Amino acid sequence: MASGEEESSVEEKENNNKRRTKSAIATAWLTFYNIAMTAGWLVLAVAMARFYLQRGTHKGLYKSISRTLKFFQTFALLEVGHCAIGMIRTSVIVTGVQVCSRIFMVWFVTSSIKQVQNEESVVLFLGAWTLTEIFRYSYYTFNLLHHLPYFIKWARYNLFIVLYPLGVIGELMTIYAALPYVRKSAMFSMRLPNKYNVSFDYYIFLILVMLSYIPLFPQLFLHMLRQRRRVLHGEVIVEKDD
Ligand SMILES: CCCCCCCCCCCCC/C=C/C(=O)SCCNC(=O)CCNC(=O)[C@H](O)C(C)(C)COP(=O)(O)OP(=O)(O)OC[C@H]1O[C@@H](n2cnc3c(N)ncnc32)[C@H](O)[C@@H]1OP(=O)(O)O
Repeated sequence: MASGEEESSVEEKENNNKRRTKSAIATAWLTFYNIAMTAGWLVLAVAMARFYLQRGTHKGLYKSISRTLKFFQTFALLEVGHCAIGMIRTSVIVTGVQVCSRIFMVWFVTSSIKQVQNEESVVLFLGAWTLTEIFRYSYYTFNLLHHLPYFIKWARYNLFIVLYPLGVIGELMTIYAALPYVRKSAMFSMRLPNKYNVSFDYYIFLILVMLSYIPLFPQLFLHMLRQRRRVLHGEVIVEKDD
């Protein structure tokens, strides 16, 4: 074989080895990440169930689990990075909107406005999130380990049909319940005149966030329906690049 061909085949072998190493590292990281996230959301589920069984009320439940919830929901920001670097083949925008909406709810609504923490709507979205994430992350884990129980796949791509709307209702009701407190306290807001010559009204911002669910939520839900058809019915879905 000519030396030029030898060199190109050696280079090709080296590139293949690099790709295999990168893929092995990505698989190892994602397996660890998904196991950790499955465990985290299971811990949250058990903590919420125990709280309710011991106290017989949801009052104080959010406060009892907020630190764990903040940690694991904020850790999910990594998933935007997974998509952005190509480790995960899915929409960066859809993942970004999903994760940002959750982190916004946790940090800038429920944890920042103590008066809404005991609303039933908080239990509604927490329950929807927790059930969803337990099946989602365990689906990814078993998928990576190539031992995927059908029940996990079924749950991953069917429960969202009910849990997504329930979670959104819970989130919107919680934001709505927060509005009077935000208006009265003018929290996170800046009124003119000020040295920055900028005004910001968090009350109006929250109303805009609620309105943004109208165009954004259907996009996420339709994305999941496309994923469902692809995974459960083998449909070939061509996702537009973003
Ligand atoms: C500044 C203020 C901002 C406010 C913004 C407001 C916006 C409001 C609008 C939005 C409102 C949303 C509110 C949310 C409510 C809830 O969540 S309620 C609970 C129910 N929720 C759900 O069911 C959604 C849960 N979330 C998800 O499913 C994801 O986050 C998703 C991005 C929405 C969809 O996931 P996606 O990855 O796109 O689809 P999949 O089919 O699961 O995966 C595609 C492929 O990618 C692989 N993959 C993905 N992640 C991983 C991973 N961690 N590890 C390994 N592999 C992964 C997956 O295996 C698939 O691979 P292939 O099968 O080979 O294609």
